[in-house]
Amino acid sequence: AWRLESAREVESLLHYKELIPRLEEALGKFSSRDSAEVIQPVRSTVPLQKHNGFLGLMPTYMENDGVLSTKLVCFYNRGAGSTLPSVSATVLLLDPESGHMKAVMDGEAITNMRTAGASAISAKLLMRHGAEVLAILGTGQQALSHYKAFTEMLSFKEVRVWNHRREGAEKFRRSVGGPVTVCGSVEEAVRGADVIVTVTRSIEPVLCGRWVKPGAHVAAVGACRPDWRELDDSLMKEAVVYADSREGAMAESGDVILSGVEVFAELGDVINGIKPAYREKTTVFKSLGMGVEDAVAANLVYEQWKAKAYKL
Ligand SMILES: NC(=O)C1=CN([C@@H]2O[C@H](COP(=O)(O)OP(=O)(O)OC[C@H]3O[C@@H](n4cnc5c(N)ncnc54)[C@H](O)[C@@H]3O)[C@@H](O)[C@H]2O)C=CC1
Ligand SMILES: O=C(O)C1=NCCCC1
Repeated sequence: AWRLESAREVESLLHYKELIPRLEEALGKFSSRDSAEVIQPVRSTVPLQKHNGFLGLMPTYMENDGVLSTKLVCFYNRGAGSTLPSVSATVLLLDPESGHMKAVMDGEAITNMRTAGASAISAKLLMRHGAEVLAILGTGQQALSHYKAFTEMLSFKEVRVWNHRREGAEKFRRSVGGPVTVCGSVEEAVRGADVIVTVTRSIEPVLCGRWVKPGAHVAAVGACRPDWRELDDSLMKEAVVYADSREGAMAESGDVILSGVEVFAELGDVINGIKPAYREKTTVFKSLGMGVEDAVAANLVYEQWKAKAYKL
């Protein structure tokens, strides 16, 4: 089996321009519920209580595309002093016919980039035309990948960031290099913003509906357990709610479950033309992360790596 164990190496083989069209296609295939396209159960999770985390198992089979994979991802809600990352992941690509391992790869860059790619697709489909202001809440790994994906694939006049520790936001501003406004409060960051990305490890609402401009689009990426929140009830009730997976959102999203709102559509339903994109309304894309996103990203890495190795 090929071994790509360095996150940097994997990252160097993934580019949003190639990844995002593949993700868009995969989201559409997932929502078609055609088992020859995608079989992807809701992930199973094993709590790691002692370490304040969980292990998620994310198998996926794409029969028509001949892609079989599984991601093993550990997520930890670590204390402020920890130097360990919040997400540690490995993706295995298998040959569907023999079951043999084709590749083992680091899943960090895949997780960061495919998640940001899915959020960028949600913004492309659901933000109002002429959107100018992007606000990012949280300044960790996902914030960095979202900044890159959103500024590369979409165009904003202003990017604002907020972090619950200001030094985290200052570090983020220095590391991205481009123009970023560091805000002292969530309200300051999101007032008047057209697109808001929530990528925190908070387990309580950080974003309140009363601060959100009507018609804004929110890509809600954190709060991946049924009792965790990032968004308050007023925002969830005001918004038209989209998700990557309806079943995933109903099993894992505290924002969906505890607010009692309905998921209006999957992103794939919009891509397939089955459900409308309400650009003029306030919209929330509730992202939980899907195995099929990892499968297409890992397959792309594998193709690129083979092409490089054999100088194709
Ligand atoms: N939907 C999806 O597909 C995925 C979702 N995630 C979720 O995205 C979120 C961010 O993940 P990473 O960037 O990898 O983590 P990270 O640890 O690199 O960044 C987390 C950010 O949240 C901030 N934060 C921590 N505690 C907070 C609190 N109580 N209130 C507000 N902010 C707080 C940190 O300062 C940091 O800026 C996590 O909730 C994670 O579960 C991660 C991977 C995939
Ligand atoms: O989809 C993923 O990968 C993750 N989702 C929620 C948090 C851990 C990683």
